[in-house]
Amino acid sequence: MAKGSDGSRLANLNEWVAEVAALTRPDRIHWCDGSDAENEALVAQMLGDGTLVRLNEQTHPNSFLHRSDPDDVARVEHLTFVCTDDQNDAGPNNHWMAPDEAHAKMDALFDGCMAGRTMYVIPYCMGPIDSPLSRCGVEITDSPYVVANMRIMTRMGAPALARIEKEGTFVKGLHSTGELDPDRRFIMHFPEELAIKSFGSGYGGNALLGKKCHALRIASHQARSEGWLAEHMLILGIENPQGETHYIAAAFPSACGKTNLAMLIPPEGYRNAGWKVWTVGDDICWMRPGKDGRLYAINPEAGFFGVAPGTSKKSNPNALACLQRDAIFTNVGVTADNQPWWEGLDNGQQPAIDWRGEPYDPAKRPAAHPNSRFTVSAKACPSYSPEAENPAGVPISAIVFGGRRASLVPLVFEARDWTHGVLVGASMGSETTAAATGAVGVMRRDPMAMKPFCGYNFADYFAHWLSFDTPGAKLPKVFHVNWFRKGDDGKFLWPGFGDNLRVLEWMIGRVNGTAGAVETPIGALPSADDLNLDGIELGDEALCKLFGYERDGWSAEFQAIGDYLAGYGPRMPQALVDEQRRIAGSLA
Ligand SMILES: Nc1nc2c(ncn2[C@@H]2O[C@H](COP(=O)(O)OP(=O)(O)OP(=O)(O)O)[C@@H](O)[C@H]2O)c(=O)[nH]1
Ligand SMILES: O=C([O-])CC(=O)C(=O)O
Ligand SMILES: [Mn+2]
Repeated sequence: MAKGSDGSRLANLNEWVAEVAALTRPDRIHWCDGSDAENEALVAQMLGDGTLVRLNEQTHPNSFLHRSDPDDVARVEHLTFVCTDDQNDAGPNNHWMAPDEAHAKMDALFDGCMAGRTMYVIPYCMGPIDSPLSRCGVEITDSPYVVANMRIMTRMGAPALARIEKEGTFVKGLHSTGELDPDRRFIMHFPEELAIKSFGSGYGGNALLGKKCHALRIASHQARSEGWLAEHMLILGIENPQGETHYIAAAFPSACGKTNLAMLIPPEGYRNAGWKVWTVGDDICWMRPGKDGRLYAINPEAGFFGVAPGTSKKSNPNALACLQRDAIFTNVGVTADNQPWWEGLDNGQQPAIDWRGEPYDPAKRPAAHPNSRFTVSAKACPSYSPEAENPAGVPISAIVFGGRRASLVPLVFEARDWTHGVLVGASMGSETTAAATGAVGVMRRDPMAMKPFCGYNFADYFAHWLSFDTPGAKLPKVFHVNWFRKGDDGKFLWPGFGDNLRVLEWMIGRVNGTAGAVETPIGALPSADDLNLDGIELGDEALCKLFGYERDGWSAEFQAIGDYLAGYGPRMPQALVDEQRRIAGSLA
């Protein structure tokens, strides 16, 4: 039992824990305090039962590999539900179940599921512990792996419990790995009760409930009624040679480049001139208007749960620097001397054992699962911004939307105004990735990169976004980017990674009114001359496709966007419908 200083404010927490224990019948209950001693004991236990494997202590001190169940390697969108009283409140963008039915279904699964196991109670805070923008939760789980990850990803333990005692409210997250049976797996959200029930998976966004379940699905619902935004966005700071820092928030779908952009290292010419990029967050952003009318953002997380494949000294040196020690790797391969290995690591080593623990055979499967991940504290990142701990958050100068689009969509364009910006976000499309189970490479609409994460009807969500355009507001400029445009040979036309700073510099120039652009019906596009392209070679095809605008293709795209928005029926805000019609009309 958690003892509050006067015992009373924690009564609802103690009652809930007792209720859950009566249902799940664990052998033991452990209240997590977040201490090093607690973590060491858990790690020792997991090394003992094979949940963790110790990696090479010389090269990767205090780092571990976890191999998940082969059927439990990604988020499961088809098993993820939003359970609101009225189905229309969850919207066509979510799977829905009536709350009573969902509770009954889940409680039957949880009945006695922790017999023989320890039940861990994890109090956590999403965001700096002293920030008014932060929110607390408690996750109950029977997975020590979840505890170890939540310890890195959130502010977990005693300080969070103290804040919960002060506030009296928290999000209730109940999780059990169950038997890891994909047929008995559900991730249920009850936004009207600030509650989550997740059963049958131990993986990432399904099981670390502070992350997608709380900080996006429940928080987006809460944010709507409280006047803020909970988004699937990275936050970075760009410091120019004059020492001014602008903060940018960017929404890209899962495995589409948030971690990479958040940790960007400027190309050499920029570095020499004094440019620097600061990492505030790599996955989730909570934003609220400040007294001066600007949007202020915090990163609710304390660590990174990043995609391993493709991470190298060349593509993301900051991420690699984070992974030197104290990291948990999930589903990567290992070398003969027990160092972590994944496709694209490019460090001259070779894998010996694949992610399933079998001898590596490239004809059989890749060494690392395409959605293999690392968990590491944000404090380990050389570019981690001191402002990430600022309880007031950082002021946002630009919001960027982007996806994987092999064709049509140019490198970058700027929205005309806020309403157009909301349409740009609402009409985003991207090719699917390995971050969720299902087919990879299929183009789908993924508004604001929130398709899997918005805890309520997208039509209401777009209306909420539009509502920030008030008379006193000083809103960020809105842009759209596409790092993934391909040429006729199927190769990416834009070098990407560090060179993306060239595009960010143009955005800051637009914010300051110094950079040029060409107006088109889809927005303002830079000409190739408006971007600093010194030191990179782009052929004619690249210049044409990255900086051009294809009227016929966009005309067809806007018809498709119109059809998509119409699918939300009369709840769709008229201002957005009008904006779509205006642009479709000017393209006709
Ligand atoms: N071509 C190209 N690929 C990129 C670029 N940036 C990132 N990627 C690729 O995008 C994939 C993963 O991107 P991440 O940055 O880890 O993804 P994320 O958006 O943080 O994803 P989640 O953690 O799943 O939300 C890897 O395959 C990278 O190689 C880029 O600028 N150009
Ligand atoms: O939630 C996860 O498992 C990882 C993640 O960031 C995403 O899929 O967007
Ligand atoms: Mn994500």
